[in-house]
Amino acid sequence: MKVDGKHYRSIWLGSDGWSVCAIDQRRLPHEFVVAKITTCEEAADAIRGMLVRGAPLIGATAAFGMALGMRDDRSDPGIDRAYEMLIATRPTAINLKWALDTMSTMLRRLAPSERRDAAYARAVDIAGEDVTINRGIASHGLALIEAAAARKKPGEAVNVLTHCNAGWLATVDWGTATAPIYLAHDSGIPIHVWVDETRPRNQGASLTAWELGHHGVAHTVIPDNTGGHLMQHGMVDLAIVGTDRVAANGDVCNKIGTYLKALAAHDNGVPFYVALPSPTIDFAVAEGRQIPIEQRSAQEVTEMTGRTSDGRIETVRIVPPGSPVANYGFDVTPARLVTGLITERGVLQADGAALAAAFPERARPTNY
Ligand SMILES: CSC[C@H]1O[C@H](OP(=O)(O)O)[C@H](O)[C@@H]1O
Repeated sequence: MKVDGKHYRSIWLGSDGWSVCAIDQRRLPHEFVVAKITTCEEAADAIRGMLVRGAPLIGATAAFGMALGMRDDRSDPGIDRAYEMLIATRPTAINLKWALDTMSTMLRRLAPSERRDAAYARAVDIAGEDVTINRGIASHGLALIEAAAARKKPGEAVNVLTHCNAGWLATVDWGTATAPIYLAHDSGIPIHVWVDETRPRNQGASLTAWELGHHGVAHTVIPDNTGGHLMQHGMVDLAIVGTDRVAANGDVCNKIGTYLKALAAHDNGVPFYVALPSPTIDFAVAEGRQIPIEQRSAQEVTEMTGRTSDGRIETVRIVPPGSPVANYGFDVTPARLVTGLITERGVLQADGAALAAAFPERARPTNY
């Protein structure tokens, strides 16, 4: 999307035709830095260290990581080494395994001499496909925002609550949860977004707010615990969040705190939608409780980084030394709390039969 009037994707092939460029999301919102990724190891580090994050972007980065790996070693063991290096980075977003399986299956069918160029071509396609899919999510999600707008007074903004960052920075472009928001904004529908700051990494405060601000979308950053109050007072027309993995039965795994928002939405009759591209559906997992939940470092909770009044970027400790910390990265929202799944093939009921009917080429009959 736009940054100071210039269009960017979150990741792209360098002008040298082989390195990979990505916006360093660890530096936002204070600094806009483009990182150059030149090896498979660097791609793995970028995913693990959240230079890039967000399920679809993790998948695209892994695809480019495999291509970088093929520059160094096009043998079968070279494919294995790149795969194992990348799959070990983060456990929850299924897009990582989807991209690596897609790449490695294709590469193993080719002669080693063909693998480098084919890997780059497929990685570029995966990135482009993500943009196309998210544009489809935008179109299907737009209808939901239009329906909400029809219930408002003329000129009154539709209030959407979102959690974490499922924006264009979490994908290659458009985002998933934000895709309908951007399309509604660009279509002239008055819209306002409640942005959950999303502790501890503050993807909402640092990334979603940054994105929306640069695209001119009205928004308000709120502490994570505010959403329930807003819903009780009729200040949220619908919630749209992203996801890192949807189980075959429609259970949704997403950033920690999503489940609590879904409970509040259910209790207050607020529609709760989850936007996702089909690679985020894991038909191999029957239900959400089987999805591995990443636990990240205590440091993400004990420290905060920000800009001082005189412009320096500083990190400070906010938890007493010696206090134990638990840092669960995700939680699972049961399908019964999900109003609908916004996919590139339409808005689906959150259940196994609807998912299997929409994506018959991927469904496994035993899992719904
Ligand atoms: C469009 S998927 C975005 C999804 O990924 C985020 O997690 P993380 O920032 O840790 O990669 C969060 O769960 C978002 O909803």
